[in-house]
Amino acid sequence: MSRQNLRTGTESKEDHGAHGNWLSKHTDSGEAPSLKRVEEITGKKLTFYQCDLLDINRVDEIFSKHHIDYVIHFAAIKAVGESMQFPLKYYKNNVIGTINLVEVMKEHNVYQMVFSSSCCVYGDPEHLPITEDHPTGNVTNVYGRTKYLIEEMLKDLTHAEPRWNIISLRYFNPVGAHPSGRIGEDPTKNFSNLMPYIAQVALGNKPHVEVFGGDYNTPDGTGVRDYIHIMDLASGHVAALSRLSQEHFRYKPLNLGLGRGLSVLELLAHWERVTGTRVAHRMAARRYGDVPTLVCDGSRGQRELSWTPRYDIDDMCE
Ligand SMILES: O=c1ccn([C@@H]2O[C@H](COP(=O)(O)OP(=O)(O)O[C@H]3O[C@H](CO)[C@H](O)[C@H](O)[C@H]3O)[C@@H](O)[C@H]2O)c(=O)[nH]1
Repeated sequence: MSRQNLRTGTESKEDHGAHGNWLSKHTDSGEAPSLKRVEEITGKKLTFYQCDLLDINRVDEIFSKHHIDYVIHFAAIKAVGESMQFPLKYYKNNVIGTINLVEVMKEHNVYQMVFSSSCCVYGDPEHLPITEDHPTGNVTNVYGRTKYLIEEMLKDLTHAEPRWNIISLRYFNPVGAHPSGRIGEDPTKNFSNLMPYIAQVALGNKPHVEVFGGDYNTPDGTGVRDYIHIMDLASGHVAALSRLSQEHFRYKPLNLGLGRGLSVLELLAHWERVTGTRVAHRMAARRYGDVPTLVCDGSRGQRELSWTPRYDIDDMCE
């Protein structure tokens, strides 16, 4: 396809997770070792621009210099715990960054976007599994609230200006790495998500995993999530771009998840079995802002995107 996609990103020192920042922050300078590595591994020549979305002039410069038809907007900081401590940082980066981006897109007549949303927009769900029609907005943490606010803003935008065509992908819990093992979460950075933390304990870099809450109303008392392999998440984006090129939706939210719930203790047990490493854990207090269970009904996303996830929990741990 003769189109270029803009993958946007603002770099967070705090949080480098599965759908976050695995490409280098040095991209602007042309020194992008991890970008080179992605090209080497995938055999694809990538066009990748990364900039701080709060710097609207820089965003505009990128759109002025290049022909862009579609945007995949990944740029966000995403640590639930941190967002409760530093709400302004989250509102500024995630919400204002997105406003800047869509303003520049408009200026340059680019109206097609895949947006990285989150299952956090559903809050503590009223029913399970969660369908796309489940009410949103009753969000329990600041990170999720930024995603909810952006979704509402994009919806309003598509009402006001019907030429916008946006798919909002509501990620459940993306984990794992490229099958080569050479592209994944950056272990030198701070992070707060469960899977990279488990990996650090397995490597001996951290003493134990703290299990946040053992008293939830779940089968074993620990938090239940719907984990999805990062490669499936990636192919979901390719499928979404392809759908945008075929149909005008204005605004469409879709779940990206497998529809299978796994508790923290179950994930630990899978990890130990698959990798053969023991991972010490301790029960700890609930994390502020967490909900007990998030599991999706992923059938609409799979149907509408003609997309089938291929990886299971063993692949994710491996
Ligand atoms: O050290 C830890 C870290 C996490 N958890 C528990 O593990 C589960 C998963 O927590 P994560 O931090 O890995 O991910 P979240 O559930 O907070 O995921 C949210 O943040 C993600 C961003 O990483 C995605 O946006 C996702 O859609 C959204 O639900 C939760 O029950 C959490 O309480 C622990 O017990 N100990």
